Amino acid sequence: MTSTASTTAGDPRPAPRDPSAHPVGADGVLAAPVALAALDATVDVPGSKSLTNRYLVLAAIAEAPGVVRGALASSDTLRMAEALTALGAPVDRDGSDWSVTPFPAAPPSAGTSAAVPAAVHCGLAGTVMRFLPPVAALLGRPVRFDGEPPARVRPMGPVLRALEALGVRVEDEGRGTLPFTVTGPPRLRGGHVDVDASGSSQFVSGLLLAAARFEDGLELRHTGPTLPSLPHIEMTVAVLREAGVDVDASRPGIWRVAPGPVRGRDLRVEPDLSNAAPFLCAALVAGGTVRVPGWPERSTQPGMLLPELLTAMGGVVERDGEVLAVTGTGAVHGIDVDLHEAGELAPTIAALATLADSPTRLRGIAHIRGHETDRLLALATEITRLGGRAEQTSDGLVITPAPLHGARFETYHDHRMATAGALIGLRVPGVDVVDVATTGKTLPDFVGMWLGMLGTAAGLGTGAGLGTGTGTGTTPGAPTDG
Ligand SMILES: O=C(O)C1=C[C@@H](OP(=O)(O)O)[C@@H](O)[C@H](O)C1
Ligand SMILES: C=C(OP(=O)(O)O)C(=O)O
Repeated sequence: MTSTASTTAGDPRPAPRDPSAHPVGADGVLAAPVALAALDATVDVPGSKSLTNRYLVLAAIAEAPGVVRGALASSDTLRMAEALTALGAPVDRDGSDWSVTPFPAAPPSAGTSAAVPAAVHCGLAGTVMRFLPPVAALLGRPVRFDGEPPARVRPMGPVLRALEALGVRVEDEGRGTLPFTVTGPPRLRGGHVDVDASGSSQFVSGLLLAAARFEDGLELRHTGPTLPSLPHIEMTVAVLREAGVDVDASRPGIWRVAPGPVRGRDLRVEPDLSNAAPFLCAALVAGGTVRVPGWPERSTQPGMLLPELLTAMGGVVERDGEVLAVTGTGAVHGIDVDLHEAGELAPTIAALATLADSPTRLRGIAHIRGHETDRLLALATEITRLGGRAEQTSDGLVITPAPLHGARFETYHDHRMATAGALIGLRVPGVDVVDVATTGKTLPDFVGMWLGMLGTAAGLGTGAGLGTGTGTGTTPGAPTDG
């Protein structure tokens, strides 16, 4: 597939492509299919990354073996399962039911063979690098953490300094990033700790998740000027309570976790609503209807904001029992919104905004510069490369309508950049999404699901159908296991 070559020097547009070819070339580039007709699709979205990784942690520190049902199999969750297994809480995967044997009640004493250093590879997963150091601190042995090169610039300092304040030995040479080694004391007392979580809610979630196993529990106070992703902290509180842990969250910015047993017996994961976002947005871009079954009535996932956001941007959102349906006409409106509660949705909403008939302002998301990549910079750069107008602000983006053209869309190891590129490509012929496999971080079958959603409505902007979709408009949605 000649998906990346420019036609003339200085022309950012890719050369014409063979419309009968599979849209992912040997170079890993997705020639984003254009929607040639209105959609009529039902998309089964696999389990939530955030819930899968929280439940795995809770099951690992529980008093008895447990099962996480409906687990997402993606690189972020497989990293978590591998790490827990390496640390002494084996995770046994049987389809989407993952059985967890918890850590032994007593930590291995220094000098035994079990006291040799263990290693955790975090990949690029924020949940692994932020949730596991407090768990490792319970084990009384050195645990070395590292990750992929882009993970080494993601902020970790507040978690590491909080652990030090709790008596844990941390060797990070003061960098506040991966790699580092954490060695817990023989008895981790816990107590009170101050944390500036303006860089990531995961600093709070990680400490709270392990805190019931600290001898005195934990009182954590957030000290920073802003607090992103509060729904994700509420998710942490909710899963702890589901596991029988006593959590007081009655004072803003302060959480108290009582010491006590953790019950992780039978935990069920909801579909990942943030991963549903590009599919639901596709209905606005292409017109037609996209349905997502299993939409929870209540949830702490930030994707619960999607109905409101997509209505404001021109969609019609309806619920029929557990099915959420979004219908679009092809008209997309701009929006002015503070996304600090749902920064995870920003790349998708930004992509949708590039196709809108009025400007969009996304605010309150300075912290997403510390996500998989600097997402404000990445989005502004790639939208501009497509001919769009996107400006970074101190805490977000301003996107102004402009005619777009095809070009190479860089993804920077960021799954949500890849899905953002595919979304724009539904309307803009010739968008080449680089390294589409990066979607494997949370959605390994993204391309199959995307083609399934499009069915015979897909083409490369040439008027010819791709012929690679299922033609039924219904995606299998099953994650690849392994
Ligand atoms: O706790 C979690 O599962 C998450 C919290 C959020 O992190 P930030 O607070 O760093 O945005 C979110 O963006 C991330 O995708 C998942
Ligand atoms: C920010 C994200 O991931 P992580 O859990 O690695 O922070 C994300 O999935 O959008």
